Amino acid sequence: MTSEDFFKRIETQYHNQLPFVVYRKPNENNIFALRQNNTDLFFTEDFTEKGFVFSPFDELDKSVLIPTDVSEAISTDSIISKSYTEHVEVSNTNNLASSESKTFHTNLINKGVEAIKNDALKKVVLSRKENISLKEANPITIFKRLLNTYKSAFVYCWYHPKIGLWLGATPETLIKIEGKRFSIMALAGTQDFKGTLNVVWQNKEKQEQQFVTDFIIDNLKTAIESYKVSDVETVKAGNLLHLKTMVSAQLKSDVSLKEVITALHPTPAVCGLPKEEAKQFILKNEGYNREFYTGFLGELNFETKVSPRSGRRNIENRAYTVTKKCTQLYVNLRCMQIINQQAIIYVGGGITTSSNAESEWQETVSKSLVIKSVL
Ligand SMILES: C=C(O[C@H]1C=CC=C(C(=O)O)[C@@H]1O)C(=O)O
Repeated sequence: MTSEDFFKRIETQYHNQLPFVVYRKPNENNIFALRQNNTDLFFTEDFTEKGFVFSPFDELDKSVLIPTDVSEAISTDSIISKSYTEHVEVSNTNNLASSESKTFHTNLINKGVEAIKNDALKKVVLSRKENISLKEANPITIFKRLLNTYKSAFVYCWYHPKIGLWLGATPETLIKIEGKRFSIMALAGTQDFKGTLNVVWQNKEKQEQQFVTDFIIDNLKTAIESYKVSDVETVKAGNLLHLKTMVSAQLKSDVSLKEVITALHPTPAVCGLPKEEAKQFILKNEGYNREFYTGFLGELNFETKVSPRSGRRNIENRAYTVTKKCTQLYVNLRCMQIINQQAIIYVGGGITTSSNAESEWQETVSKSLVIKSVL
């Protein structure tokens, strides 16, 4: 499908107030969309359903599904659009609120550090939201800018008339599962990108990232056959750098996707340690509802044709190509919600015993630029 036709269909869907999701996976060209043919609100019961899942931070809240069987699946392989370079004018009306917001956030961070020093927590991810007034708020135009700016992110625009409209460009994969093989990303630690990947990381960042890797292994130990952990790598995400490791493993045959998701979400990259205590600290102290920020989203139980990984490449062998269930979920970071003429940007950062409130505030300011730069 041409990109003009593709985006026309998305615009029509939005205009008709029907649910849809449009997205592009990291470092890929194809843009996919699901257009639901009614306004019903579907939820996942046990993650055996097929569709695009949109899950909140609080796992006690329900995960929304755009099911494939009531949706039209369309795709295109490029973004040719006249309008994506137009600039939406931003008038930041909350300069006053921003100093209040800084005071609230730095106090919150100090409270987090205190809880860690008192041994109530080991790590906690604390966040805030920021409102920006938009003069023009066409989400499809903003989505095209995100596509154009963040090639290595999972870029999406998700809409349901009964929930709202969310957009984002996240650098973090929660999990990829193909059959019983899976990989999980442990991403944490942040510094500004200043032209090179060759940077020095402080112990604070190394430790907060290590917490995430250790958590993944500890929580999945009983569910996996064996596992491999990659070396720690510095990766670029827009104007930022993060530390990343990949954990890959084979799931035991009797382990369900729901068990894996329950064991993982929310990871210490977005919540903290111990998980339940950190979550309660967040719910009690952040002073707002994260909703879908730091939740996860993506393709659930899609069917993918998989060729054997090794063996002779002959015609006989090709007959063995099998269809496997494939799930690819991303953590909902560097995201925003659009309500009327307002963009609500969500940003946070990992707090450990050595966190400094001023630099943690600055980190959220840098993270907010990922989204602000396309508004
Ligand atoms: C919680 C966020 O980022 C997480 C992912 C990468 C690095 C992070 C950090 O350095 O604190 C956070 O754990 C966010 O961007 O809002």
